[in-house]
Amino acid sequence: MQELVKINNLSKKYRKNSFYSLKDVNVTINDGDIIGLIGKNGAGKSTFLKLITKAINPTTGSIEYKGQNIHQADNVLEPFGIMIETVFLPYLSVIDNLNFYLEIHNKTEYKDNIKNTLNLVGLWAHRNRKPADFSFGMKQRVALAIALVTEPSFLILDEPFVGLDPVGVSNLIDILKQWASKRQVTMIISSHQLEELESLCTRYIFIDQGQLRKAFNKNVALMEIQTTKLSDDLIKTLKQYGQTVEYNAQNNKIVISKDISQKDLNNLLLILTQAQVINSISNNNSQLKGFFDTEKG
Ligand SMILES: Nc1ncnc2c1ncn2[C@@H]1O[C@H](COP(=O)(O)OP(=O)(O)OP(=O)(O)O)[C@@H](O)[C@H]1O
Repeated sequence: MQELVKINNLSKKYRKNSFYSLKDVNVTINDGDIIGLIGKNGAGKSTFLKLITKAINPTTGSIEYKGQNIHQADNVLEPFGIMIETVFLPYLSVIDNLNFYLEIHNKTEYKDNIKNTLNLVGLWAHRNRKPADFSFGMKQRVALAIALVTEPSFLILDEPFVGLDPVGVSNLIDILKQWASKRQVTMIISSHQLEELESLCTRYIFIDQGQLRKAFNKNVALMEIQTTKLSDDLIKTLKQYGQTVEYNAQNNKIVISKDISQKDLNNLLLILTQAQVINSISNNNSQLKGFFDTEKG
């Protein structure tokens, strides 16, 4: 996969703080990645997204988009669709907001997209109303329409599910899935709603106290095995299964990926059964929840 964004030793210390909100982050984002950005409150997620969208400058380090340092180049954000802070004007109608947005960004060639975009986010029927009178979820959808109207190939969404009811959340996921299925698009979505992220994302970036703790691909788990403490020999054996089998020594959990071959799966279960180390076997539905548990422990 082609490298799209390269983040090099990125750090940010806000002027009035004595601490770094982001410290020495190095990560690469590939074309087509749908990234879930996760981390506790205050971890640095919004800071990370604001740096990528040039809303703020790094203290040190750089962000390259297709090889260009975004903070040193002009017009580099052209292919970006951004939903970070409220960008619409509450007392202009929805349709006027979109027209206005396209005009001030010199992107009037996308005016023909307005109808389709508003249909996609379910706001076409409300196009002549003003967002000031909208519910929170409808306001979120106005912001999303603004992010999508220029058909961005790189979409950056900060907590898009916050404040939406379950129907709103599932509609938004459908919209994003539909969007991604129709075009080559890269997304970064920050959220605390792990289940929602898991239904969308192909990769995750976990930030903790301003540091990138882990960047990892979605590992579609087939099952999770709770074991007793494993011997070094058994741990060595597990390593032979490569990425399809992950063992966490902290909580004695083995996660088996869906990619494992039938032969390997049978072998592995036989070995574990003979060693009499299995406590329980379950379906592992949430890679992220398990990951947070591990981090706490
Ligand atoms: N403009 C600012 N000035 C000073 N400090 C800031 C500013 N913005 C964020 N911070 C601080 O930087 C740290 C990271 O904040 P950030 O908003 O990036 O976290 P977050 O992971 O997005 O949190 P949340 O999940 O609560 O939205 C926090 O300690 C926060 O107080």
